Amino acid sequence: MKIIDISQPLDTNTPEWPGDTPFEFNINWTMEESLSVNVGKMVTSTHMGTHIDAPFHFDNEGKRVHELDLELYVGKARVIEVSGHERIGIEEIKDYDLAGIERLLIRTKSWTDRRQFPKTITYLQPELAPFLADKGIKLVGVDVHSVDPLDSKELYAHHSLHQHGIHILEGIILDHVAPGDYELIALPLKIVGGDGSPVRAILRT
Ligand SMILES: Nc1ccccc1C(=O)C[C@H](N)C(=O)O
Ligand SMILES: [Zn+2]
Ligand SMILES: [Zn+2]
Repeated sequence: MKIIDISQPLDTNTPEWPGDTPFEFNINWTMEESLSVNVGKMVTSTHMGTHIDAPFHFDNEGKRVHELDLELYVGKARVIEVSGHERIGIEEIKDYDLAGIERLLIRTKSWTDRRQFPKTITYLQPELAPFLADKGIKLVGVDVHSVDPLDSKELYAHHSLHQHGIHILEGIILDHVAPGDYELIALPLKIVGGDGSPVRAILRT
């Protein structure tokens, strides 16, 4: 069994969503000061790096992080590559075998310079949600900051996925992962009332 880390490192270079809180970490209480331990402090947006969206992120009535079903984030997942497209709809995905899987991770390869927030990304079309739900998919993960276009205010894909019972994992790194089947573990922190949470996402072979 091998563990493949598919998480972004969190440091001051991790690009935040434009206008959102940047990631900060420092040793706030040093060994010299406390005389026993180093104690860090971090400040972050909940949508930093590799993270999950709780439905409350885009729907005031939606579930918050502490209410999410953890089964979503642990279990068999299929990695597919769907690259070179401006957006992914049914046309782009219909030829993949998606039968019997609950978690689908899509490698779009559309975010290449990891030091910068991208200008554009490959996004999902809302029509994908009923199509994927029909196959039994409950979680979709993408290697970009959003399932919608970066300038979208309507967030059609977020809403459509939510309406079809599909949860969202964003900002995974799949460059080094061969398409295929794995076990995914990407658990959110138990942030009470949270709208999202960073996760340590891994795949096991
Ligand atoms: N942090 C933000 C600040 C302002 C506006 C959007 C975001 C987002 O995070 C949207 C993105 N689709 C996300 O879920 O991560
Ligand atoms: Zn998010
Ligand atoms: Zn999102």
